[in-house]
Amino acid sequence: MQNLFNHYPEKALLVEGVAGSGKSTLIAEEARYCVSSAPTLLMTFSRAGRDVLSGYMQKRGLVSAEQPNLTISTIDGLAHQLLRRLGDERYVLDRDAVVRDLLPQLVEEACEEGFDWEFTAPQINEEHMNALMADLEFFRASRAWEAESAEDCEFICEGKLNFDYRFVRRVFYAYDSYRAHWPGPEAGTENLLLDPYVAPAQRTGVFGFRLISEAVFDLLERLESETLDERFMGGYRFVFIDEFHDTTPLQLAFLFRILSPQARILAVGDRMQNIFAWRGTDTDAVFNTYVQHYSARIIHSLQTYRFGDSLAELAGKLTGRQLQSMARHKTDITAVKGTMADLLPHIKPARLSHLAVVCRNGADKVSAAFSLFNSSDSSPELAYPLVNTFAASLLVYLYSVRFPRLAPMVKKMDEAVLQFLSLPHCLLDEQAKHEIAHKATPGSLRMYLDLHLRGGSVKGEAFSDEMKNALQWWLGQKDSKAGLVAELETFARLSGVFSYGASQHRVLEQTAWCSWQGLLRFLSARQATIEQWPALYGRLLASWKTRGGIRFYTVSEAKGREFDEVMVYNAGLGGFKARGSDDAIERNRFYVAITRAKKSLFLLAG
Ligand SMILES: Nc1ncnc2c1ncn2[C@@H]1O[C@H](COP(=O)(O)OP(=O)(O)OP(=O)(O)O)[C@@H](O)[C@H]1O
Repeated sequence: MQNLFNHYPEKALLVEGVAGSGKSTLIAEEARYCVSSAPTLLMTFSRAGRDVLSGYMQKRGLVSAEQPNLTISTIDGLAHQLLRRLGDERYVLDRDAVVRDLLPQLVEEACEEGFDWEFTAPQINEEHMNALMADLEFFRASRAWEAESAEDCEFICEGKLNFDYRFVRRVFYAYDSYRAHWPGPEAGTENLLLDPYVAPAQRTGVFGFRLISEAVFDLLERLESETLDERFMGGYRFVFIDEFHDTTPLQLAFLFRILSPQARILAVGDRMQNIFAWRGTDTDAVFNTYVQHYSARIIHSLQTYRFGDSLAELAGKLTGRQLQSMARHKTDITAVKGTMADLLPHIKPARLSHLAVVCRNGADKVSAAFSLFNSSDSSPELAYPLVNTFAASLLVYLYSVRFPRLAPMVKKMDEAVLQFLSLPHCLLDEQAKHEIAHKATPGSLRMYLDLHLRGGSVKGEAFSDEMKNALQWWLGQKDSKAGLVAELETFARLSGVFSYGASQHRVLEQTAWCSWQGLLRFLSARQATIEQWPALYGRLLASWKTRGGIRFYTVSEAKGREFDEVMVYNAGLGGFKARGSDDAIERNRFYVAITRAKKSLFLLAG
């Protein structure tokens, strides 16, 4: 399947191919020819996908920074660049920062303004803000805001939102008006708010903000009243879209609007790899609209080059298709029901450093990393910083305040302290938290803590009553040979740190909880005492090896990649053990996970 543009007369092509059928390779090969003759644009949905494509091009000696004809970008990143070229200088803020610092106030105001008589605004607290932000994202990406009637809007949103669509619609408009008129960050808080991935623009007298994912929407809005000068678009003659199944209806509208009528377009994707339906992707609608809009030719491929017959059969069964392996190698599948220690003997020691562990979400990723670390005394090296997990940070903080003179200085102490202060039990404002964390030493942490425990500071109470109780109890423990696990469990109980347990809907909390479980297992296996913590911290640190260590990915991070040896964690032959409510997405997630393997696939169901 090479030189497709020469082979087919149609302006636009759609290649629908199964996992490993060579879609990204095809783009890289085609683009190689095109780059030599005209401006060529390679686009993906995610930053991870963009990195994968850059890697494929690099292997062919083509680095975008060195090739004037080659641009590799995410769709959102491209919209952002275009806005900048048009002179738009809005701040680009970090999603978490918006959810944490701006959304709560906005929602409160939106709720106060009253609703239709038949609808009352829900009681919504800060805990729900992430879910509400996801709803706003869905509302935008699915183009529900454009629906002509309430019924149409309800139809688009049905079963997709956490909150009532009328509430989401109200907040959506309030949020966008706030975005447009935001006065800019207060002095000193810029770094807390700005998106670290996007270089800050020059800002003089600028106001307004967006998330990078809102750039497509903002650009389309701007283009309603303006025509885009072709020059701004870079005159791309050849356009390639990878991960087309992840494109949202809004992004597709953007592509239709900005791509030159002369451009040849090749989009590649696999319907069964759509794992972002909750974010507004609608693969069937996007594929069909694209084909109709451009009268595009569809090319199907069921042949996979990545893995052998056994995995082709498993992936085929899962997705109801007849995958055909074209690989010269075979792929072994090993499914183990048990612990990590039961699985490890199946992996040749020399291959361990080639292993990639694929997990359903971030919480499972922490569990998997601790599980490997705890699997034997001579634990393998991990490309995962267990020392930076929530639980390790908590213990770094607790040890420092109890033994300020003995505590070793820890790398990235400020981040560890911030993790502790980010607990809902800490009542300080963001600026105060950063003041404490900035250049923190064990001595300074103890000083602040004594101050806070003595009755707060001028800024008011720093901790909830439970947390104060727990910290006072913790500081009162004098026996440095007491069992550390028992002490930590008492601290957790008194403070209520994990009173939310492992709630299904709170992945971040689950991540913290999983790190806590993993750390307690590590300490418990060694019957650790508090005085041993510095040495044990050293062991956690020593396990971290960025290059050559076992790698860990969530399914979304692993998309588009391939590895010789893959372990899918917390899964059996039938799929992931933990599941959400949407069967199709769960199937797609599992399909993406297993099809990352080239030679060996290990499934571990704990
Ligand atoms: N025509 C081909 N002949 C032999 N090997 C190929 C061919 N095309 C691709 N491959 C190899 O198959 C593997 C999978 O290719 P690629 O990553 O491009 O697939 P993909 O369809 O993009 O996969 P996915 O959708 O799962 O991300 C790579 O190792 C690639 O080098």
